[in-house]
Amino acid sequence: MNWTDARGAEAVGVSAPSAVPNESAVRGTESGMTDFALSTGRGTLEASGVRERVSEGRAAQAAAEHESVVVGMLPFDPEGEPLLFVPEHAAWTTRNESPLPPFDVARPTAAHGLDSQIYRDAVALAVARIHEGTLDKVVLSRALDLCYDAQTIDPEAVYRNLLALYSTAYVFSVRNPSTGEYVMGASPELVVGVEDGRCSTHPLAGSSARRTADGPTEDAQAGEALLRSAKDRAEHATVVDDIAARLGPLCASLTVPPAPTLLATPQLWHLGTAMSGTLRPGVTALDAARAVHPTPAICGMPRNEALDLIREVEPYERGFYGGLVGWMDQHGNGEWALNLRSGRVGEGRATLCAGAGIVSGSTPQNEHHETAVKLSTFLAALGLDLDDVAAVSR
Ligand SMILES: C=C(O[C@@H]1C=C(C(=O)O)C=C[C@H]1O)C(=O)O
Repeated sequence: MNWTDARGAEAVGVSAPSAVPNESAVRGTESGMTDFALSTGRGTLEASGVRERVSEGRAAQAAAEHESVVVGMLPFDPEGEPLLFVPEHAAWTTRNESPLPPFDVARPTAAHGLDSQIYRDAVALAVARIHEGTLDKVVLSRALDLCYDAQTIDPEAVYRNLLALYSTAYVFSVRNPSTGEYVMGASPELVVGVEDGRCSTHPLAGSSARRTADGPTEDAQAGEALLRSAKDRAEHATVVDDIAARLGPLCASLTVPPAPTLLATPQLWHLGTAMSGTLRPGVTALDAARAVHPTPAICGMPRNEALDLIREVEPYERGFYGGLVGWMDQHGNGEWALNLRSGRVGEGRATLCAGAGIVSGSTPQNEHHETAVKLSTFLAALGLDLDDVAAVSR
């Protein structure tokens, strides 16, 4: 298994959709970065300028009127405000998968949140609530703040490192006009992909750290152990069942494999289930994404109880972390990936978030460790590992 499997097979190698104006140059912002970039199996979609900011309800119509795409992000919170727009310029380019040298990113001068007792306490509380029978699963996350000397962090270098390090992930960079920050990441998880009415989704849930440093046998054994873990299989089934129940009514047919398979990122093993189907006429990629988001892979089960617990115990706003990032064209084709393994990069600061699914068998220490491993995905693009962060932690 490798990370290439993170995408539905039908999404790989599909030529660039013709509905997008195929302009050779994408106008960058002052920093040289485009406002929106997303690399998928189809290539890299780069977009800049805002022709029209759109609501979710108007997205499909706006794409049709402008004969273009709608791009952007949905926040984690289903009641939060999306950032969706028809760009002035948009173009698909071939994804550059050739290895690039790492781009230098300045080192942080301080870090906050690498070790979080608040997180461990929240996990313990969640496990207690699960035992009380209030809910089955909740995904709890935490944030790591890195502080830099003013203006030394270069978002473009971080983005290029993400592309170089994670050549088959959903690598994204979106400028948030309200904050001026770039929301960036390398997500392994496709929430919805639509191509000519064919729909795919590849939820991940159930994780363990890779053991590549210990050798290929140890690493493979760690993956096999995850595949056999009753705790992780149950956690995973919760996600698949919920997505099937929510996506099913939008589909004429939906195939759900009976068991998950392993999916590897450079840092983690995951359980994943690649589901595919045919959408009912008129259902768009954004409709399908909205129907399933936030899935129990990022929220919990039942959804409302999990949302209440997240709002109660997480000491920060997730914002776009745990939300969706993607695009849709006038025909309803599109791809929406989960905003994970990501961070916000702004002047003098980078804030990374990571979460883990808490179920009956979870322990605070293990989930804290799992979130640290997940944080290391984005840290690598900053030229850092967990030890580097520990050295400047306050
Ligand atoms: C919440 C995150 O990851 C999610 C949670 C997973 C899990 O709990 O096993 C696995 C993949 C993602 O769906 C994250 O990376 O921040």
